[in-house]
Amino acid sequence: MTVIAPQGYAAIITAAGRGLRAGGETPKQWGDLAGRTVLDRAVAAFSGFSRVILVVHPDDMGLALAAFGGRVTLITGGATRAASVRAALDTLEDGDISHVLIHDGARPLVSARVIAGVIAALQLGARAAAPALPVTDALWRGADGQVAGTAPRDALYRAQTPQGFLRRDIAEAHRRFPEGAADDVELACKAGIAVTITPGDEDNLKVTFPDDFTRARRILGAGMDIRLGNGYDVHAFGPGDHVWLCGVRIAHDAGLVGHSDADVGMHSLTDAIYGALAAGDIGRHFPPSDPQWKGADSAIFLRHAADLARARGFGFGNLDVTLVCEAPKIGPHAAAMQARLAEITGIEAARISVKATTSERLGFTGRREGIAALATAALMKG
Ligand SMILES: Nc1ccn([C@@H]2O[C@H](COP(=O)(O)OP(=O)(O)OP(=O)(O)O)[C@@H](O)[C@H]2O)c(=O)n1
Ligand SMILES: C[C@](O)(CO)[C@H](O)COP(=O)(O)O
Repeated sequence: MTVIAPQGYAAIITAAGRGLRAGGETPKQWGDLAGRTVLDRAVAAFSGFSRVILVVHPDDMGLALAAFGGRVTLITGGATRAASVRAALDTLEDGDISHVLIHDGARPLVSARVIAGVIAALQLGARAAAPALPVTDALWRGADGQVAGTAPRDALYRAQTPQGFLRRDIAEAHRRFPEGAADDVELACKAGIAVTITPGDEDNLKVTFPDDFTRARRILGAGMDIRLGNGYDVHAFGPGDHVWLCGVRIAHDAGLVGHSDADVGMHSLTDAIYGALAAGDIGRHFPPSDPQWKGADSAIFLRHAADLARARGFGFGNLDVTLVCEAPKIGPHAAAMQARLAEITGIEAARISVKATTSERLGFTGRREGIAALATAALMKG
C-alpha cells in the first residue's frame, strides 16, 4: 500500500552517510536487501509524495542518478545528518511546501501505517509528529562489563523516522541550532516545538550494523541467501622437483608450470568462491599479465576471495576440492592441505574437504601431463 501525501507535503530522505558501522563494500544504503538496495526500498515507501528530496553523498551522485534520476530531486549532503537535512530544507525555501517528512534512507522497511500515522497527526494540527516505540526492556548502566546501576524506563521511547514538521518550523530550528542534533525531533524540542508521538513499528529498523541486513532480510521473508560456485583449473607438468597443492609443498619428479606458484587446487577453490559471488574469476582480480604475480603464493588469491565473501556479508557453508592426477599421491597430504586451507580462509577445517581421484590413466591427467582440480564453494547469508 502506498500513502498518497496531501498537497504541500514533501519527503526528505537522508542518504549521505558513509555507513561505517555497517561496513561492507558500499555504504549500507546502497547494499543489497533481497534483490533491491536499501535505499530503493526507502524511496519507494514515499512514492505517493509529489516532492521527494533525496540527499546523497557527492561520491554517490552517479549511482543515485542511475537509480533515481528523474523520479526525485537529487542533492548532495553535508558532513553530518543535520547538515544533510539542512541542505534539503534549503531547496524548499521558496516553494509551496507546507510540511516535510524527514526519513533515514537507512530505514528500508518503513510501513505505510507508520507514514500515515505521522501525516494524520500533522493533519490534525500537530506542529510536529514522529514515530517511536516504548522501551520495553529494563535499562542498566554498565561499566567495565558490569552492571553499575539501573535506570527507570517509564516514559522512554525509541525514536524512528519519518519525522514530520511544518516546513517553516523545522527550517527555523535548523537555522537557530546549526550545531545540529541526533535527529530533527531533538532540534524541534530545543526550539520549543511540541512533538506528537505516533505509532512506530519494530520492523522499521535502521540498518546500522552488519547483522541488521540479516534481520531485515528475515522480516522480508527472504530467507537465507545461499550461493554455490564451482571452479576448475589445470596446470601442466614441467621441470622441477616439487608441486604446490592446496598450500602444501609436495616433493615430486616434476613441477607444475604457471605464472604464480601453479597451485591448481587453490586456484580452483578461489574461482569457486568468486563464482558464488558472481565476481568474475582469478584472472580478473590477479591478471597473469601483471608481473607482480609471477611466482606468487596462491594463498594471496584465496585469502582475497574469502575476504571478499565476508565483506559482502557471506559466511561459508563448506568448501570441497577434488584433485585429479595419477601422481603425486594426495591421501597422505590431505589433512595438511585441509589445515592450510582453513588457516588461509579462516574457515573451520571441518567445513573443508580435500580429496583426489585418478582418471584411470585416461586423458591428459592419465598420461601424467598435468593435474586438474575441481572445487565447490557454498556461501550463505541471512
Ligand atoms: N552526513 C550524513 C550522515 C548520515 N546521513 C544519513 O542519515 C541516516 C542515519 O544516519 P546513520 O545511520 O548514522 O548513517 P551513517 O552516518 O551512514 O552511519 P555510520 O555512523 O555508521 O557511518 C542515514 O540514512 C545516513 O545516510 C546523511 O544523510 N548525511
Ligand atoms: C534519526 C534517527 O534514526 C532516529 O532514531 C537516529 O538518531 C539517526 O541515527 P544515528 O545512529 O543516531 O546517527
